Amino acid sequence: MSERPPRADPAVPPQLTPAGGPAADLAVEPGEAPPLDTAPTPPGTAPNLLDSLPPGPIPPAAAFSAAQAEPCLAVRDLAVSFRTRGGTVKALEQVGFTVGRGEIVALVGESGSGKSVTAYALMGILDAAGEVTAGTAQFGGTDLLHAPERTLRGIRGRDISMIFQNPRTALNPIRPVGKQIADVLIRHGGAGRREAPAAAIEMLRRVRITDPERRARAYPYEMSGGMCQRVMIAIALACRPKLLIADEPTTGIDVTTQAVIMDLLTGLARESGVSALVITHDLALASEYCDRVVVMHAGHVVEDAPVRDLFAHPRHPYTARLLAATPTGHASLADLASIPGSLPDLRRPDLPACRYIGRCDRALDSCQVSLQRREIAPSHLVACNNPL
Ligand SMILES: Nc1ncnc2c1ncn2[C@@H]1O[C@H](COP(=O)(O)OP(=O)(O)OP(=O)(O)O)[C@@H](O)[C@H]1O
Repeated sequence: MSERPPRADPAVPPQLTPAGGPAADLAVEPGEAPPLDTAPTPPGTAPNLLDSLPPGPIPPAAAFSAAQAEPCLAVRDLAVSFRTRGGTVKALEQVGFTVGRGEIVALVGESGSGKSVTAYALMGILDAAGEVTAGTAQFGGTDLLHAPERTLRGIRGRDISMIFQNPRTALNPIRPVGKQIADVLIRHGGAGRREAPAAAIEMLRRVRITDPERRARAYPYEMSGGMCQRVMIAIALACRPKLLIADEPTTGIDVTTQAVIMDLLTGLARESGVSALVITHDLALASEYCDRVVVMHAGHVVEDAPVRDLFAHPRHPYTARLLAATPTGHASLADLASIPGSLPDLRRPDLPACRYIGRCDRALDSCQVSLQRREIAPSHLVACNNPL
């Protein structure tokens, strides 16, 4: 569903139609070294997933507890339903997690697990058919799920920025990229019309676009997907938001550029103390760039733990299978053929308490009627009646 363009909102960077047009790619010019793009790992040399974790001891749980004591975002018991002709889709149920200040959290799960719906609910840009039926999302004293649209409009783009997959469709195809960054600086950053163009060029420089003065005058169709995503990062970080939500930021971008985009995104976020929620299919990416991972399955959060704990000691059977199905640093959740069964039909009125029950070889009778959510180790949460 992430392909579905989010609802247009003047306060969110413009969501317009695909640029189309000639793919005259000026991003890398003849004779110009591809900026920052790293070489792909040769086949067969991909490291084990645990090897891709940063070296050093498992971060002390206390550090995460401290981050969560006064989090940037605290989501509790979020439930979202969609009305469809075939019935009500219970897309999310009892979803909860926090993003600590300065923390980078990955939201991972298979297609349809509810990652994008979670992000759209937080941003208040759900489809008209979607409805938040329960929950709270505390962000700096505001409950995002119950705030009036006017308040949300002030928060979006200024305090919370979002980066979507397919940057070409997220940028305005008929406006030079420098002006698009300047627009955001003027609208949300308090910049004056005179200084905004220079500030926009500076942002292009920060996302390491070469010759930023000239690139500022380029249209999205004149840039590669990777360049457009850098522009989106520049737009998203232009006003120094408190929280950045990135929905599959590297989808559709060639493998060599993906690492560059993630380096930039997380590097700039850390540099500026911006908290980030990174939605991804890619466990390797989560392990490499994030502090904590929240695993979703069929609209439930099944596990939530610091990266090293999760990868070293997965406690939910689904997480364990995901890790087993992702043996190398460069495989992703797209390679999930080995996980038996499929996601349950979320329209069923008699959904079991645990939505993983049909795929689980550790299921108990009790999983039909109740689901235990608990902190199984410090800062390590699991929703399972029979954890590993
Ligand atoms: N407009 C809609 N109408 C009905 N159901 C919807 C709608 N949007 C999302 N859903 C349902 O909500 C559930 C969660 O979808 P969501 O797109 O959040 O998953 P996802 O984890 O982001 O998947 P992907 O990785 O493919 O983007 C799915 O079962 C999906 O079918």
